[in-house]
Parts: sequence; structure tokens; C-alpha cells
Amino acid sequence: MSSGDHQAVLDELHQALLKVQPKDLYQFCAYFFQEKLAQQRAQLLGLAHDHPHFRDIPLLPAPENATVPVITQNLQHSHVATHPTLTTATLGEGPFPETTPPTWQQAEPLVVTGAAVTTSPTHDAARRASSEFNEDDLMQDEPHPPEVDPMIAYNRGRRSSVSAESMAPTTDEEFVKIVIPKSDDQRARIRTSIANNFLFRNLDDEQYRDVVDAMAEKSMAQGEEIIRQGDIGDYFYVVEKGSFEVFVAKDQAAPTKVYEYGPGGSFGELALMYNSPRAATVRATSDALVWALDRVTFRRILMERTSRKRRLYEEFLEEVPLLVSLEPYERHKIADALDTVVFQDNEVVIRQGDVGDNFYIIESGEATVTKEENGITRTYPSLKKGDYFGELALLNDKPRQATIRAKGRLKCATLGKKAFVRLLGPVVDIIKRNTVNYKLMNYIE
Ligand SMILES: Nc1ncnc2c1ncn2[C@@H]1O[C@@H]2COP(=O)(O)O[C@H]2[C@H]1O
Repeated sequence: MSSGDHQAVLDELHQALLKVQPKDLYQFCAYFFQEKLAQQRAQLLGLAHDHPHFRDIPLLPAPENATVPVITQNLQHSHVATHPTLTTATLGEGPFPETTPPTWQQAEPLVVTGAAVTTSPTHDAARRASSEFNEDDLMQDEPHPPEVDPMIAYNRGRRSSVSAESMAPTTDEEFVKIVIPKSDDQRARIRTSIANNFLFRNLDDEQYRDVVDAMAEKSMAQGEEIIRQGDIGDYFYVVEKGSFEVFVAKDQAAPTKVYEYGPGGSFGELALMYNSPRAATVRATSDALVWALDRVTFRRILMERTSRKRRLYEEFLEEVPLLVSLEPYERHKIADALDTVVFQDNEVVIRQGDVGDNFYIIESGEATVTKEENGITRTYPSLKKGDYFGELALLNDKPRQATIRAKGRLKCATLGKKAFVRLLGPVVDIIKRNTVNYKLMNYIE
């Protein structure tokens, strides 16, 4: 870049500052340069577009169309922070005034807060179990992005690792809250949409309010694409109504359908978490309504816990025989829903005859299985790491068929019933087939 180029950029910034007169000078400058970066990346992506892989992936919208009208609120004092390319910000408008999505890319760091994985209140032995989260396991590993086609790794060369940025701390002062005004009805609809979404669990009141404040409503027509593979990530989406299909194009092959979402589902987190291009194309299969959460709010409030849990369970889930047939992304979604529970020697995890709410996979340790019939207690082979239990009551809506106890210290990953049904759908046939083993052992009729 020549010194003339430098001057042109500074002049442009100067003009924008004079026009907007922002109260938060540094935040404004940060947005300004992040958008410049996004434009540059979009151009690089444009170069890559000549590659056969890219022929069907249109480029991002022209930068001059990229407007981000948001009402923002600094933690200390409320004000309207206007994006430099938007000098006519409309209060109350969401981020989708036109058909073009905003393209600027925030590369802001992330607050690292304490992890919170709690024991589910419906847990079979909630009072006796203690929830455990292995911070140490995680802190040693850097987060790593999902595999991305190198041709679309458009920011390659700019940094060798995304993880340093992903985990860099930020301060509350740097975070400018986005507040998009909403009716009570809209707030209630958001609450319903995120009620069963695991990514929104364990938010404190302020985080919850910030997320709801920042969400923008967006309606989609059947067949419309909300995310296109290869694009820069701007928003994370939660489905209120309707359904979506996810397609991944690899190499020169035709895109294949890999996932689908219905009400309560969420997508678009990967590009925001890893600063990578969109890993898949997501298309509405019916008229739909979604809530969009901007990249900054997602990264600040939801990203850390999401990446932490995925990393925590990634290796373990890969080794669980029941789950080997799943796609990595399906295992990520299971990780989002898992909690870890720990039992001490001889503690009862499941008691025969109880109502069952949870499914368990053993992370470490051993569990004994006993069953009482006509006053006789039978003992069955113990369960070990990677084995699962608790599925029968969830599959058949029957009382627990046996008692499971910790033999020594036992650590399990557990899923609630809804998550079991939703996320283990692809392996439910295997689970059912495996119940034959119980029959062979005369464990069940
Ligand atoms: N198999 C998959 N591979 C990649 N992304 C997927 C897959 N299934 C669902 N998705 C979602 O599709 C989204 C596309 O945008 P992102 O890459 O930001 O985040 C992605 C995920 O949320």
C-alpha cells in the first residue's frame, strides 16, 4: 500500500467522523476498519471465485450496500453508535432493512468467563450427583475450527491460527450493547424460541436480556437461502417458525444435505466462532421466521461456552461406539446438550422402578447393573467407559428396568429426554437393535 493509499483511508475515516460525530470514537474507528478488512477479504474471496469450487458461490454484496443500522448502548452511557457507512440509521430498524446482509466483520476479542455446566434438575439422582466440568482439560487445548476447504480459507496468511483471537479476553467497556426495540409479543416469541436451545442455557439475567435486546426478526420465504457456503459470517440464527435444510459442497461434488432445523434450532455459529467462511448453505424449506443475533453479541455471550463444551466432549464422543456413525457436526450438537455428572462409590445413578428422564454415557469409571425380580437380585456385566445406559425408559416410556450404581468414582455425560429424542434420532435404530443384548442376558423380556 502506498502512502497515497494510507492518506485516502485516513481521509475517508476523517469524513465519516465529521459526519457521524460518534461519542465512542474508538468503537467507531474499530467498526470502520473492520469493514475495510471485510471488504478486502471479500475481494480476496472474489479472486478465489475463479476456482471451479466457487463458480456457484456469488460474492458478497457490494460494500457500499452494507449498512448496519443498530441502536447501541454503551455499558456506561446510552448512545447511538452509527456504523460509518450508515449515516441514516433508523432507530428501531433491525439489521435487515434491505435484502443485503451487512458484511462487516468484527474481529473483537472474547470475554473468557467461568464455565457453567450444571446438573439437570430432572436428573435421576440430582441430589446425590455433583456436576463437574474439567476446566483443565480444556485450557490445555486451543479451540480449533472445523475443517474448511483450503480454497475458501480466504483469511489464510493473515493469521496462522484463529484460536488466539478466539480466546483473547475483552473488557466490558469495549463491548457496545446492541438494542433493537421490541414489543412484548416479540420478546415473548424470542423467549419461546430459545427456551429449549442448549446454547442459551445458564445465561445470567443480564446476558439473557442482552441477547434478547440484540436479536432482530427476519422472515424468509420458502426456498430462500439464509446462509451461503463460503460467505463471511455475520449473524447467528435461531428458528422461531419453519424449517431449514443444510447443504455442504465439497470439492467438485454436488452439495449434499447434511442437517435440518426446525423451530428452536439454531445455526450459523461456526463462521462466527472460528472467523472462517460459512461452512454450509442453509435454505428455508418453508416460509420461516428467524431471530438473528449479531456476531459481536454472539461471540461475547454465547461463543465461549459453546466452543468450550464442544472441545470438552469432542474426543470422548468420537470414541463412543454408539456415535461413530454420526457426522462430526452431529456430535457437536450432542456436545451442546451434554452435562457431566459425577457419582461417588456406590451412589445410585438410576433406581429400578423410578421414572426415567436422562440418558447416560460413561466418561470414566465403572457402573454396576443389578435387577430385582421376585425378591432375587441379579447382577449383570458392569458398564465401562463409552458404554451407555438409561435408554430403555426413554425409548419405551416405562419405569427404570434396573439399578445402576457407581463402582468407585463414576463420571457420566448425560442428556435429557428431549435432547435424546432429537439428537440421537440417527442412531436410535442402533440403540433399539442393541436392546437384543439385554434380552439375550434375560435382562428384559
Ligand atoms: N455438517 C455441517 N457442516 C457444517 N455446518 C453445518 C453442518 N450442519 C449444520 N451446519 C450449520 O450450517 C451453518 C453454516 O454457517 P456456519 O458455517 O457459520 O455454521 C454452520 C452450522 O451452524
